[in-house]
Amino acid sequence: MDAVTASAQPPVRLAAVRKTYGKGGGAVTALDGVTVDFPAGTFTAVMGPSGSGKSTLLHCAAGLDAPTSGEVALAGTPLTGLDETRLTVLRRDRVAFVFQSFNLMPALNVWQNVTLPDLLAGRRTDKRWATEVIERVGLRDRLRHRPAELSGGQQQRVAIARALAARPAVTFADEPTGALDTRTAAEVLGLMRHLADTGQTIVMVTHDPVAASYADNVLFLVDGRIVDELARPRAAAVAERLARVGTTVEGAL
Ligand SMILES: Nc1ncnc2c1ncn2[C@@H]1O[C@H](COP(=O)(O)OP(=O)(O)OP(=O)(O)O)[C@@H](O)[C@H]1O
Repeated sequence: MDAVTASAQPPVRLAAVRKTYGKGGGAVTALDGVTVDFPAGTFTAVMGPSGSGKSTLLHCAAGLDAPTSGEVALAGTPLTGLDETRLTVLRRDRVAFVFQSFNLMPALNVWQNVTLPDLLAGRRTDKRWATEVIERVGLRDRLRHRPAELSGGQQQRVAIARALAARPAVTFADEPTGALDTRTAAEVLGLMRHLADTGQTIVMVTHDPVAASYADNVLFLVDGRIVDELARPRAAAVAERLARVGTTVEGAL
């Protein structure tokens, strides 16, 4: 596919994606036919009750997990049938992921963890931008610390800085602000909002209506299906819609 055709495609497209874990009577359907595009320069929040398939959606969309059926395409390239090497290169060049479990390298300090994706991809680090991102997540005085010397919230911030410093086309973030205090969470969400405004695509799972209010659009997932959407969300409207789709904000926490 040539560059013009590829750029006309959304950065992420899911078509009729189903994901089933296990077989027979014990099988669990985590995603039940999800079709959605995540266009360039948009920030989407994914919400829903515990077990509704939010993390599975992110993992399938990022090519970290293969759907049982249906299709995922990144920048117009269908992931089905790609060999592991091409899939790894596509993910490395286009996608960043903020996991709930941080996935930091224990032997590396903050600066080394944040710039590791550039090293792995053979890219030159934009040191000014990496420094700004680290500063905005409040870790400027922790550059030489290793993960074991940081609190859980600080480790989460390193994982966020690592994802954002590489300026990937798409960032997937699973509860990125769950372990953060209100002020740092607002800083991180503001940074993600800024990145979407400059053309990046952000997809974030959250239980927090305030966090979701930074997004352009909220998708509500129940039992593996998108049951509702809310554009230009305000926190109160998100909370009200969450309650309507079969959960309460408290119940989702
Ligand atoms: N590896 C797995 N093996 C078996 N079942 C799984 C696996 N991963 C997820 N599931 C099941 O798939 C369903 C969706 O899980 P998922 O983690 O996507 O939900 P979630 O909405 O992200 O939940 P939470 O908000 O609690 O993190 C759940 O019923 C879960 O038990």
